[in-house]
Amino acid sequence: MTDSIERLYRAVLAARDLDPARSRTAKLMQQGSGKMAKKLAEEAIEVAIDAVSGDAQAVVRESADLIYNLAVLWAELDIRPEDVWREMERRELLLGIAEKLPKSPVKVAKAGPGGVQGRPIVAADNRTIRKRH
Ligand SMILES: N=c1c2ncn([C@@H]3O[C@H](COP(=O)(O)OP(=O)(O)OP(=O)(O)O)[C@@H](O)[C@H]3O)c2ncn1[C@@H]1O[C@H](COP(=O)(O)O)[C@@H](O)[C@H]1O
Repeated sequence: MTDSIERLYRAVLAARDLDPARSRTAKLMQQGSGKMAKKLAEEAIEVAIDAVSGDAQAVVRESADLIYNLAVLWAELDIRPEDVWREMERRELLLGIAEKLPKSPVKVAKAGPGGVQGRPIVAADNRTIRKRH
């Protein structure tokens, strides 16, 4: 999947300097980031509407449009696909660690050595990780 997105991204970069009369990408990019963001949002809404309608084939088609418009916006902002992959890997690692952390505070022995009361151990990082749905 990352290969096809990277190919698409390179095609977008190559198209942005073409004649806007011949290339829709060049035309879209000449219209500025506001227009690109609008196209991206429209495609996202179309994906959502088709999903609610249960039209899986339409979701596939609109997803391809959505990814194209995302690639256009990345190109405009000089974001490379690798930047996004790196962030995804960072989260994968972080959430992988989160899965190994206890879900609730771990109770230690009520009385430690010398009769000192133990306190629950709470994984500090656990608090900063939000669950995604
Ligand atoms: N992969 C895509 C691609 N996917 C989706 N789209 C755009 O998504 C829109 C989907 O078609 P619709 O008929 O739904 O469009 P629309 O929203 O009604 O029409 P517009 O508002 O865009 O005119 C098209 O207008 C395209 O602008 C794409 N446009 C270009 N590419 C690739 O981008 C590269 C550059 O292509 P050019 O833009 O033709 O130079 C090439 O590799 C193309 O294959």
